[in-house]
Amino acid sequence: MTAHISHPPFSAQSFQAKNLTCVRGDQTLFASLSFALTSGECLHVRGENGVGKTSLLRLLAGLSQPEQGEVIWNASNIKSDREAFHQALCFLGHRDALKEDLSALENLMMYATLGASNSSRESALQCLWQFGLRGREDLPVHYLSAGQKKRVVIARIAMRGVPLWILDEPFNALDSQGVQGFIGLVEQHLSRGGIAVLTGHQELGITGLRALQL
Ligand SMILES: Nc1ncnc2c1ncn2[C@@H]1O[C@H](COP(=O)(O)OP(=O)(O)OP(=O)(O)O)[C@@H](O)[C@H]1O
Repeated sequence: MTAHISHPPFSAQSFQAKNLTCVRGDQTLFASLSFALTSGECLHVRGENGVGKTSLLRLLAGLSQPEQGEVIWNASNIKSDREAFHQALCFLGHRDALKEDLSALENLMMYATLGASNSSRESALQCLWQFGLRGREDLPVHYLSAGQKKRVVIARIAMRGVPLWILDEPFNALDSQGVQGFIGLVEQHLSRGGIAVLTGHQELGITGLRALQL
């Protein structure tokens, strides 16, 4: 599994968290959390189970609101132009959000249409093949293994070509070849001037990786 998806480079981008506070139930998970990322940078959010990694990523993606603080995409609060932010964002949560009755190829084409991307059937097939799914492209997704489903999700991320990736535990269910292929894809994204924030419990050999320990 190797990453050879080609998209043009991005213009300069920036992504910032300013003094974020997150409360869940009666617990303050984190307070005054800040970071700033620019094009080509990747933040690896780390910490024990239940410490608040998913909660942070959901705040960063605008899926929930912080008790205090703000999230800034290219100098604007993400609440000020939600549509522009969501067009720039690829969010991967714990659920893979694939349509189980559709094939891998149909899933990719459906998301390309929803994301207003003009990706062709051929480029969707290329993405699936590059992520090890040759021969599985027309099977309903519910027949695929957990790792194969994750590869469909990765192919979808690769196809979208947006500058900001927020990925919660993207390596789960992947075998070691799959992990290496995905790391290659993230590096390719960063080299084009993209930005990534991701969680994961393993060491990642990504060049220039920054760590945030919760
Ligand atoms: N809506 C909620 N109400 C109360 N507690 C919540 C709520 N949402 C999350 N929590 C709690 O907040 C804490 C942080 O959860 P979160 O999913 O962010 O952790 P995590 O660091 O991603 O964990 P893991 O490594 O296990 O995925 C947990 O103790 C969780 O039970």
